[in-house]
Amino acid sequence: MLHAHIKFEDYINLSEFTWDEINERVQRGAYLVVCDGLVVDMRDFYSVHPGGGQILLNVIGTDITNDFYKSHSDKIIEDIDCSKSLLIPKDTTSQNYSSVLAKHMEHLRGGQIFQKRMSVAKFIDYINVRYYSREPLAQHVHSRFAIQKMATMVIGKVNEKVCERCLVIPEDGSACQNIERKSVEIDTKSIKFHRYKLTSKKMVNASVKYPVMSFTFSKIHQDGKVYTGKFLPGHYIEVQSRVNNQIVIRSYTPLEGCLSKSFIIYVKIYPRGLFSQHLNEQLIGYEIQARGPFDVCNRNRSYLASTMIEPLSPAQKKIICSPTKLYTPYSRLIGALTTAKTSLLNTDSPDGCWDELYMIAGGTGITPMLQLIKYHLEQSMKQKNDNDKYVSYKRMHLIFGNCNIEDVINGELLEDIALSSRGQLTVTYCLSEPPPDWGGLRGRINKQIIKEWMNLMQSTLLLTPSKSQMNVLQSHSIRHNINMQSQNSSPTLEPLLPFMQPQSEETLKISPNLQCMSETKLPLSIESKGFIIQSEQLDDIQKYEDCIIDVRPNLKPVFSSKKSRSLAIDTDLANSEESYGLLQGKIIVSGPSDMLSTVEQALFEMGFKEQNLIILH
Ligand SMILES: Cc1cc2nc3c(=O)[nH]c(=O)nc-3n(C[C@H](O)[C@H](O)[C@H](O)COP(=O)(O)OP(=O)(O)OC[C@H]3O[C@@H](n4cnc5c(N)ncnc54)[C@H](O)[C@@H]3O)c2cc1C
Ligand code: HEM
Repeated sequence: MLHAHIKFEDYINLSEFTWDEINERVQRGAYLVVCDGLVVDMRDFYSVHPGGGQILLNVIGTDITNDFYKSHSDKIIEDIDCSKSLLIPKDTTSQNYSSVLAKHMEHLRGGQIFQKRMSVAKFIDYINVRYYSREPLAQHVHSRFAIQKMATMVIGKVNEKVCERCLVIPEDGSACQNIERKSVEIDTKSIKFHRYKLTSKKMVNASVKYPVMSFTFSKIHQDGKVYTGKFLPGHYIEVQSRVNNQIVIRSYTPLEGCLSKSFIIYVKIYPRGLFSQHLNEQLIGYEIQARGPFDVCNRNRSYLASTMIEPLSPAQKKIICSPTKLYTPYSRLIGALTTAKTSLLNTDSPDGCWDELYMIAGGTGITPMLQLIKYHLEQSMKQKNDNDKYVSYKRMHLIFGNCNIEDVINGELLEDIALSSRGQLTVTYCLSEPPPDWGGLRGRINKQIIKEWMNLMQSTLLLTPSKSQMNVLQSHSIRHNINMQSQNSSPTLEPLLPFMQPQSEETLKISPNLQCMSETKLPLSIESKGFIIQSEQLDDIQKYEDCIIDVRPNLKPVFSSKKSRSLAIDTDLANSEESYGLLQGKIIVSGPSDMLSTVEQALFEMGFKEQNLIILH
């Protein structure tokens, strides 16, 4: 429509803007919007806009076509199904906690403290949540005069598809002079910021000094029924807002929902944090902009673009980022092109799950772990529904470090999830300033604590096998049931005993044709690079080096004997031709930078290799 008011000659001569350029200019203080594919500079107009100045400040950097022509429903729908969302506490919170948190529940409940301390602003916020959060937007079908006014402010046209120049290694993998330049078309959907309104917020820990708030944002102009931008473990989004008259962007880990409807983020409110303080002060209905999702590991890798040139197999062409170009949002998208899965998922498994996942988290570093926990449990449920059988070989162990008990984010919910996970998830809490009657781990997470925790887990560490072994991983046929069940435990899972109280009995259940070693009482051994090593003889380094459990019939399966452990293999699957597989594990670490460096060093000293770990710096 707007195009009709611009002369054809003007239109072809207009300079082209990529969304990246628009974003960059906006961050440097420009007042650009896009309407009907044209870039409009509102700097001199926003203060005289008949509909108000603030309304235009809110939309800077976005596509205003829907706002300008009022071409969408004006209701904002908070579209998160609480009954299906794993990370939203249900009313039926179980009180039968058996872990160390059980007697500290009153210290975990942030909501109550929040209510007691309700100020006037908070009270208004509460009223807003209840009654006004779905108010229609201030929208207006603009007149012909307004369209003409807009036409006078056009400074260019937008290029929706961007051609990013990349290096492509030739098929023969030959030397660098043969490297050709090629353009790759990238859909800019994730690059564009979209408008969202704050539709609810609540506290998810009980700390007065460092509260952590859960914010739900709902998209303005939700289109159709299609859910796009579904979040996977390792996804993060960028949230943009005007703070002190300046555009500020921060990254957050989305936990529920999707970018095309509503999403939830947890934000730790730092006493001097520019963005977190600003968000915390806003009332329901406050508008922000967000874009993504991006992969957390590509974020780091893109800085190393120049080291990514490596020879390729003739069958493959590999796209790599231009070494001269450093970090841009496009390089994150290029990373995402190769696979639909993210870097935190197991790309060698059809469902993306790890068989054994060790998660070391501190503070808000819990957020990517919550993504992983949710994903793995949902996949198990899906497989259960598909097969009408509970498939549960995936184990997750979380150690969650905090200063005080009040800092623990979502403690009650984590307890609920662990309890209902049928043994798939164990959570160990570690406090550096614990209450006097604290029964969990104490101190800041370090080598000693990690060792103690891993010992508590009582399971053999399953670390990523070498690439040559990966080809057999497609047939995950074993059900791996390492836990603290008693001798009578059956292969169908039952709720576990509290994992902090390990049993001392050993159980080994294995299908008949795989019983080659099960009757001989062997001490725990770990098969490492083709050798069987007795666990007692292992020093730290050997113990964790490239360990795999291999249960192929022609190889010796490996078991535990010292403490309770059961390795249960599904008989049906085990009898089939394809009845072998390697269990894959990963250690993922996320938290404050001082914790990351301590843990990284500790894990290397313990003998873990780089390929065993993902450290989320
Ligand atoms: C990929 C990614 C995902 C993230 N996900 C989340 C998330 O889900 N939830 C979340 O709360 N944050 C998350 N963050 C961090 C977030 O982007 C901001 O850095 C954080 O909210 C602080 O921003 P701010 O403007 O409030 O503080 P700033 O104004 O940037 O910092 C002001 C002061 O706050 C303190 N501070 C800020 N950040 C930290 C920190 N990390 N550790 C210790 N002190 C700090 C320091 O004292 C600092 O001097 C993520 C970051 C990345 C890169
Ligand atoms: C640069 C782009 C824009 C221009 C040139 C513009 C111009 C105008 C003009 C001239 C009017 C007076 C009524 C009319 O002639 O239609 C108006 C009213 C209004 N505009 Fe805009 N507008 C712009 C963008 C927006 C956007 C993005 C929004 C919403 C997000 C918006 C919301 C409104 C509202 C709500 C009114 C009605 C005010 C009232 O009736 O009291 N405008 N605008």
